[in-house]
Amino acid sequence: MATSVFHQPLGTAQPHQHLQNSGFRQEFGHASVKLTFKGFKVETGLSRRGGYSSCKRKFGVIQASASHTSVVQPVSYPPNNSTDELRKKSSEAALILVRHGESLWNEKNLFTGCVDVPLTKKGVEEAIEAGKRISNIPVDMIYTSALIRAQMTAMLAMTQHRRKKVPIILHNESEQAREWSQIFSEDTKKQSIPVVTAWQLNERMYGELQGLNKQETADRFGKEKVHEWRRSYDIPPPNGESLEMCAERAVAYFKDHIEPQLLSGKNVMIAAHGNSLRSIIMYLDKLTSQEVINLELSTGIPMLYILKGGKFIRRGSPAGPTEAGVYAYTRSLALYRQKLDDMLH
Ligand SMILES: O=C(O)[C@@H](CO)OP(=O)(O)O
Repeated sequence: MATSVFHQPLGTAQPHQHLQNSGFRQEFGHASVKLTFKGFKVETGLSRRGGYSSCKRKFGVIQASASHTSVVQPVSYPPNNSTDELRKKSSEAALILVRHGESLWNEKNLFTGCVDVPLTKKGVEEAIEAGKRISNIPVDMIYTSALIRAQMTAMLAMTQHRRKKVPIILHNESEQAREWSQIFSEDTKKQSIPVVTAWQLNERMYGELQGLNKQETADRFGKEKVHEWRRSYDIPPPNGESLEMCAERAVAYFKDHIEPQLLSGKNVMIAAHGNSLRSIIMYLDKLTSQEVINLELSTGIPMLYILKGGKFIRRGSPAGPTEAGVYAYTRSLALYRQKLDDMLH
């Protein structure tokens, strides 16, 4: 049975079909290779100030309808199953979070928020480097914000992936967009990774600070005021979103759209922003509002989580494509890499 999340021809769609298929099984069929796992090593992609390390922390369900011609065929919660039941049944899945590479406004030290600014050359290189780091980790679905810097990062990262599937942006903004972007080959769909863009994953809206220089704003309003705007949990910048407000929409999107995919066994990459990702990490790591304000994410460093037994386990950042460490953690990741090696050699 096809397990693609891409559009199924009209009348053949089965919205919940891939609940039974893990991303790994989907990719390679049932594998039973036995591997020995050694210790692991990860680069500190994030740390908690006074917590994990002294490093500064540098990281409604799209409705599927059998009669609908949507390009995406996502997993949604089965009507009679609670999240808890799904969690119990869930297989293992990888979740990669990556903040976009350096943007032209990061470089100029300007408040960016929801202004749609592209990457710098350095940002492009960071995205490619991020891709090398995750090049052996399975990716079945990609979520990005609606902003180009996150989308560039996701696409550039995927140019490095060893599996060489093609990331394809889904266009669900209108019926025509859906119709006109359909793919009519099952084989081609299988060699593709759907990319869902969502404004809910956007950077927090910085209100009247957008476009202002961060240093000049601090000089004008005082360092403390600007720090409060930038790093408090519930104090919004003038006419903008606080981290709490950003978290409300980003985490709701994660729970409604992304978590069901992970619970169904799909491996997911999210390319987004400093503050939308801080919000999601707050949820995944169960950070308090005090803890999250000290969380800083660097540009272009991928962070890996494993969803296993219904729980998110933070793995840090894959230190590089040849690091044994990351793959030692779970059997499926090790098997996936082994299969890639077999396929490519
Ligand atoms: O300007 C922004 O949009 C963000 C991210 O670059 O800045 P801050 O570090 O204040 O969250």
